[in-house]
Amino acid sequence: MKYKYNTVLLKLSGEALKSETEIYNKEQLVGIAKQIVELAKNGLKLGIVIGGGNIWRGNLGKDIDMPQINADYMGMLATVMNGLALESTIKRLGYEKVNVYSSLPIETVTDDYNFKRARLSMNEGYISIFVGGTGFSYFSTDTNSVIRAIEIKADVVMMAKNGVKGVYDSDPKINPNAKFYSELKYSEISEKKLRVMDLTASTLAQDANIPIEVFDMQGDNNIIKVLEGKLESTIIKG
Ligand SMILES: Nc1ncnc2c1ncn2[C@@H]1O[C@H](COP(=O)(O)OP(=O)(O)O)[C@@H](O)[C@H]1O
Ligand SMILES: O=c1ccn([C@@H]2O[C@H](COP(=O)(O)OP(=O)(O)O)[C@@H](O)[C@H]2O)c(=O)[nH]1
Repeated sequence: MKYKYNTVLLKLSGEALKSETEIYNKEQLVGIAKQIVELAKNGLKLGIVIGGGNIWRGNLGKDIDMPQINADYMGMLATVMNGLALESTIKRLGYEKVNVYSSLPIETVTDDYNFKRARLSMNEGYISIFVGGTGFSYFSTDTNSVIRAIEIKADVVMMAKNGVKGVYDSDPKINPNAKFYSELKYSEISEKKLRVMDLTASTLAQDANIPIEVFDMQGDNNIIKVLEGKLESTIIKG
Protein backbone atom coordinates (compact mmCIF):
# COMPACT_ATOMS: atom_id res chain seq x y z
CA MET A 1 0.00 0.00 0.00
CA LYS A 2 1.47 3.34 -1.01
CA TYR A 3 -0.31 5.24 1.78
CA LYS A 4 0.39 5.40 5.50
CA TYR A 5 -3.11 4.21 6.33
CA ASN A 6 -5.74 1.80 4.94
CA THR A 7 -8.89 3.58 6.11
CA VAL A 8 -9.00 7.35 6.53
CA LEU A 9 -11.53 9.90 7.72
CA LEU A 10 -10.68 13.16 5.95
CA LYS A 11 -12.08 16.33 7.55
CA LEU A 12 -12.47 19.25 5.15
CA SER A 13 -13.69 22.60 6.37
CA GLY A 14 -16.09 24.60 4.24
CA GLU A 15 -13.26 27.11 3.72
CA ALA A 16 -11.55 24.52 1.50
CA LEU A 17 -14.23 24.91 -1.18
CA LYS A 18 -14.48 28.66 -1.47
CA SER A 19 -12.65 31.55 -3.13
CA GLU A 20 -12.32 35.14 -1.93
CA THR A 21 -15.70 36.04 -3.42
CA GLU A 22 -17.62 32.80 -4.05
CA ILE A 23 -18.81 30.03 -1.74
CA TYR A 24 -17.61 27.53 -4.37
CA ASN A 25 -14.42 27.82 -6.37
CA LYS A 26 -14.22 25.37 -9.28
CA GLU A 27 -10.43 25.01 -9.08
CA GLN A 28 -10.63 24.24 -5.35
CA LEU A 29 -13.44 21.71 -5.81
CA VAL A 30 -11.76 19.97 -8.76
CA GLY A 31 -8.35 20.03 -7.06
CA ILE A 32 -9.75 18.26 -4.00
CA ALA A 33 -11.93 15.84 -5.99
CA LYS A 34 -9.03 14.78 -8.24
CA GLN A 35 -6.94 13.83 -5.22
CA ILE A 36 -9.84 11.99 -3.57
CA VAL A 37 -10.49 10.00 -6.77
CA GLU A 38 -6.79 9.06 -7.09
CA LEU A 39 -6.69 7.91 -3.47
CA ALA A 40 -9.85 5.81 -3.89
CA LYS A 41 -8.62 4.31 -7.19
CA ASN A 42 -5.42 3.27 -5.39
CA GLY A 43 -7.43 1.37 -2.81
CA LEU A 44 -7.59 3.80 0.11
CA LYS A 45 -10.87 3.45 2.03
CA LEU A 46 -12.03 7.05 2.35
CA GLY A 47 -14.71 8.70 4.47
CA ILE A 48 -15.03 12.48 4.22
CA VAL A 49 -16.66 14.90 6.66
CA ILE A 50 -17.23 18.32 5.21
CA GLY A 51 -17.95 21.48 7.16
CA GLY A 52 -20.23 24.35 6.25
CA GLY A 53 -18.13 27.36 7.12
CA ASN A 54 -18.02 28.75 3.54
CA ILE A 55 -21.79 29.20 3.71
CA TRP A 56 -22.88 29.58 7.34
CA ARG A 57 -21.82 28.94 10.92
CA GLY A 58 -24.12 28.80 13.91
CA ASN A 59 -22.30 31.59 15.71
CA LEU A 60 -23.55 33.98 13.01
CA GLY A 61 -27.10 33.46 14.29
CA LYS A 62 -26.66 35.95 17.10
CA ASP A 63 -26.09 38.71 14.53
CA ILE A 64 -29.70 38.25 13.37
CA ASP A 65 -31.20 37.46 16.79
CA MET A 66 -31.66 33.81 15.79
CA PRO A 67 -31.79 31.09 18.47
CA GLN A 68 -28.57 29.00 18.51
CA ILE A 69 -30.43 25.79 17.65
CA ASN A 70 -32.00 27.24 14.50
CA ALA A 71 -28.66 28.73 13.46
CA ASP A 72 -26.92 25.42 14.04
CA TYR A 73 -29.38 23.50 11.86
CA MET A 74 -28.77 26.03 9.11
CA GLY A 75 -25.07 25.26 9.49
CA MET A 76 -25.74 21.54 9.24
CA LEU A 77 -27.74 22.14 6.08
CA ALA A 78 -24.77 24.09 4.72
CA THR A 79 -22.66 20.93 5.11
CA VAL A 80 -25.25 19.04 3.00
CA MET A 81 -24.84 21.57 0.18
CA ASN A 82 -21.06 21.19 0.37
CA GLY A 83 -21.33 17.40 0.30
CA LEU A 84 -23.50 17.52 -2.83
CA ALA A 85 -21.05 19.90 -4.51
CA LEU A 86 -18.17 17.51 -3.77
CA GLU A 87 -20.19 14.45 -4.85
CA SER A 88 -21.08 15.94 -8.23
CA THR A 89 -17.49 17.07 -8.80
CA ILE A 90 -16.20 13.55 -8.05
CA LYS A 91 -18.78 12.02 -10.39
CA ARG A 92 -17.96 14.54 -13.12
CA LEU A 93 -14.40 13.21 -12.95
CA GLY A 94 -15.85 9.80 -13.84
CA TYR A 95 -15.75 8.18 -10.40
CA GLU A 96 -19.33 6.96 -9.78
CA LYS A 97 -18.72 5.06 -6.53
CA VAL A 98 -19.56 7.80 -4.06
CA ASN A 99 -22.34 8.05 -1.46
CA VAL A 100 -23.52 11.10 0.47
CA TYR A 101 -24.73 9.98 3.89
CA SER A 102 -26.74 12.55 5.82
CA SER A 103 -27.46 12.59 9.54
CA LEU A 104 -30.47 14.76 8.62
CA PRO A 105 -33.04 12.67 6.66
CA ILE A 106 -33.12 14.28 3.21
CA GLU A 107 -34.13 11.28 1.10
CA THR A 108 -34.35 13.18 -2.18
CA VAL A 109 -30.62 13.89 -2.49
CA THR A 110 -28.82 11.91 0.23
CA ASP A 111 -28.76 8.44 1.76
CA ASP A 112 -29.76 8.17 5.39
CA TYR A 113 -26.65 7.57 7.42
CA ASN A 114 -26.05 4.03 8.68
CA PHE A 115 -22.56 3.02 9.78
CA LYS A 116 -22.99 -0.60 8.58
CA ARG A 117 -24.00 0.56 5.11
CA ALA A 118 -21.12 3.01 5.02
CA ARG A 119 -18.59 0.33 6.00
CA LEU A 120 -19.94 -2.16 3.45
CA SER A 121 -19.89 0.34 0.60
CA MET A 122 -16.38 1.52 1.52
CA ASN A 123 -15.20 -2.09 1.39
CA GLU A 124 -16.49 -2.09 -2.20
CA GLY A 125 -14.47 1.01 -3.08
CA TYR A 126 -17.18 3.62 -2.48
CA ILE A 127 -16.18 7.01 -1.10
CA SER A 128 -18.46 8.02 1.80
CA ILE A 129 -19.20 11.71 2.19
CA PHE A 130 -20.77 12.40 5.59
CA VAL A 131 -22.96 15.50 5.81
CA GLY A 132 -25.37 17.10 8.28
CA GLY A 133 -22.77 17.01 11.02
CA THR A 134 -23.80 15.01 14.07
CA GLY A 135 -27.39 16.09 13.46
CA PHE A 136 -27.36 17.85 16.83
CA SER A 137 -26.96 21.47 17.73
CA TYR A 138 -24.04 22.68 19.86
CA PHE A 139 -21.60 20.36 18.11
CA SER A 140 -19.06 20.90 15.33
CA THR A 141 -17.97 18.90 12.32
CA ASP A 142 -14.67 18.27 14.14
CA THR A 143 -16.57 16.17 16.68
CA ASN A 144 -18.62 14.71 13.86
CA SER A 145 -15.36 13.68 12.16
CA VAL A 146 -14.15 11.74 15.19
CA ILE A 147 -17.52 10.01 15.61
CA ARG A 148 -17.61 8.94 11.95
CA ALA A 149 -13.96 7.81 12.17
CA ILE A 150 -14.86 5.54 15.08
CA GLU A 151 -17.89 4.18 13.22
CA ILE A 152 -16.04 3.36 9.99
CA LYS A 153 -13.06 1.99 11.97
CA ALA A 154 -10.71 4.56 10.45
CA ASP A 155 -6.99 4.40 11.25
CA VAL A 156 -6.79 8.19 11.53
CA VAL A 157 -8.64 11.49 11.26
CA MET A 158 -6.83 13.64 8.67
CA MET A 159 -7.64 17.22 9.72
CA ALA A 160 -7.10 19.42 6.65
CA LYS A 161 -6.26 23.06 7.37
CA ASN A 162 -6.11 25.97 4.98
CA GLY A 163 -2.71 27.61 4.97
CA VAL A 164 -1.28 26.19 8.22
CA LYS A 165 0.97 23.09 8.17
CA GLY A 166 -0.15 21.79 11.56
CA VAL A 167 -0.28 22.75 15.21
CA TYR A 168 1.90 25.45 16.81
CA ASP A 169 2.27 26.67 20.39
CA SER A 170 0.34 29.79 19.33
CA ASP A 171 -1.36 31.17 16.25
CA PRO A 172 1.39 31.28 13.57
CA LYS A 173 -0.56 33.90 11.63
CA ILE A 174 -0.21 36.23 14.62
CA ASN A 175 3.06 35.07 16.18
CA PRO A 176 5.78 34.61 13.50
CA ASN A 177 7.94 32.93 16.16
CA ALA A 178 5.31 30.31 16.98
CA LYS A 179 6.85 26.87 17.62
CA PHE A 180 5.69 24.02 15.37
CA TYR A 181 4.84 20.63 16.87
CA SER A 182 5.38 17.53 14.73
CA GLU A 183 3.90 15.37 17.48
CA LEU A 184 1.56 16.10 20.37
CA LYS A 185 -0.30 14.16 23.02
CA TYR A 186 -4.06 14.65 23.24
CA SER A 187 -3.66 15.93 26.81
CA GLU A 188 -1.39 18.72 25.56
CA ILE A 189 -4.21 20.13 23.38
CA SER A 190 -6.17 21.14 26.49
CA GLU A 191 -3.14 21.72 28.79
CA LYS A 192 -1.52 24.15 26.33
CA LYS A 193 -4.94 25.51 25.18
CA LEU A 194 -4.03 24.86 21.54
CA ARG A 195 -6.69 25.89 19.01
CA VAL A 196 -6.81 22.82 16.77
CA MET A 197 -10.30 21.45 17.25
CA ASP A 198 -12.95 21.70 19.91
CA LEU A 199 -12.19 19.85 23.14
CA THR A 200 -15.16 17.53 22.63
CA ALA A 201 -13.48 16.26 19.46
CA SER A 202 -10.02 15.81 21.00
CA THR A 203 -11.42 14.17 24.13
CA LEU A 204 -13.45 11.74 22.06
CA ALA A 205 -10.43 10.94 19.86
CA GLN A 206 -8.33 10.31 22.99
CA ASP A 207 -10.99 8.00 24.47
CA ALA A 208 -11.25 6.10 21.18
CA ASN A 209 -7.45 6.12 20.75
CA ILE A 210 -7.75 7.48 17.20
CA PRO A 211 -4.77 9.54 16.02
CA ILE A 212 -5.41 12.91 14.41
CA GLU A 213 -3.04 14.19 11.72
CA VAL A 214 -3.23 17.94 11.06
CA PHE A 215 -1.86 19.19 7.74
CA ASP A 216 -2.11 22.03 5.24
CA MET A 217 -4.20 21.02 2.24
CA GLN A 218 -3.45 24.26 0.37
CA GLY A 219 -0.63 23.05 -1.82
CA ASP A 220 -0.21 20.93 -4.95
CA ASN A 221 -1.58 17.45 -4.19
CA ASN A 222 -1.04 17.97 -0.44
CA ILE A 223 -3.80 15.50 0.50
CA ILE A 224 -2.01 12.75 -1.43
CA LYS A 225 1.44 13.87 -0.26
CA VAL A 226 0.54 13.76 3.42
CA LEU A 227 -0.91 10.24 3.02
CA GLU A 228 2.28 9.17 1.23
CA GLY A 229 4.29 10.51 4.17
CA LYS A 230 5.79 13.26 2.04
CA LEU A 231 4.37 16.31 3.82
CA GLU A 232 5.24 17.78 7.21
CA SER A 233 2.28 17.61 9.61
CA THR A 234 1.34 17.37 13.27
CA ILE A 235 0.32 13.95 14.58
CA ILE A 236 -1.75 13.95 17.77
CA LYS A 237 -1.92 10.63 19.63
CA GLY A 238 -1.35 8.88 22.93
N1 LIG B 1 -2.04 26.66 18.06
C1 LIG B 1 -2.38 26.84 16.77
N2 LIG B 1 -1.81 26.09 15.78
C2 LIG B 1 -2.18 26.27 14.49
N3 LIG B 1 -3.11 27.19 14.09
C3 LIG B 1 -3.67 27.97 15.04
C4 LIG B 1 -3.35 27.82 16.41
N4 LIG B 1 -4.08 28.73 17.13
C5 LIG B 1 -4.83 29.39 16.24
N5 LIG B 1 -4.59 28.96 14.98
C6 LIG B 1 -5.27 29.50 13.81
O1 LIG B 1 -6.33 28.61 13.49
C7 LIG B 1 -6.50 28.66 12.08
C8 LIG B 1 -7.22 27.42 11.61
O2 LIG B 1 -8.59 27.64 11.97
P1 LIG B 1 -9.61 26.44 11.80
O3 LIG B 1 -10.97 27.02 11.76
O4 LIG B 1 -9.30 25.40 12.79
O5 LIG B 1 -9.12 25.89 10.41
P2 LIG B 1 -9.89 25.79 9.08
O6 LIG B 1 -10.57 27.09 8.90
O7 LIG B 1 -8.82 25.51 8.11
O8 LIG B 1 -10.83 24.64 9.31
C9 LIG B 1 -5.10 28.73 11.54
O9 LIG B 1 -5.13 29.32 10.26
C10 LIG B 1 -4.39 29.62 12.57
O10 LIG B 1 -4.41 30.95 12.13
O1 LIG C 1 -22.74 18.39 14.49
C1 LIG C 1 -22.81 19.57 14.09
C2 LIG C 1 -22.00 20.07 13.03
C3 LIG C 1 -22.14 21.38 12.63
N1 LIG C 1 -23.06 22.19 13.25
C4 LIG C 1 -23.29 23.56 12.79
O2 LIG C 1 -22.83 23.69 11.44
C5 LIG C 1 -21.91 24.76 11.36
C6 LIG C 1 -20.86 24.43 10.29
O3 LIG C 1 -20.02 23.39 10.73
P1 LIG C 1 -18.47 23.71 11.05
O4 LIG C 1 -18.37 25.06 11.67
O5 LIG C 1 -17.92 22.58 11.83
O6 LIG C 1 -17.86 23.78 9.59
P2 LIG C 1 -16.33 24.12 9.22
O7 LIG C 1 -15.81 25.11 10.23
O8 LIG C 1 -15.59 22.83 9.30
O9 LIG C 1 -16.43 24.66 7.82
C7 LIG C 1 -21.34 24.91 12.75
O10 LIG C 1 -20.86 26.22 12.94
C8 LIG C 1 -22.55 24.60 13.62
O11 LIG C 1 -23.38 25.75 13.72
C9 LIG C 1 -23.84 21.72 14.30
O12 LIG C 1 -24.63 22.45 14.87
N2 LIG C 1 -23.71 20.42 14.69
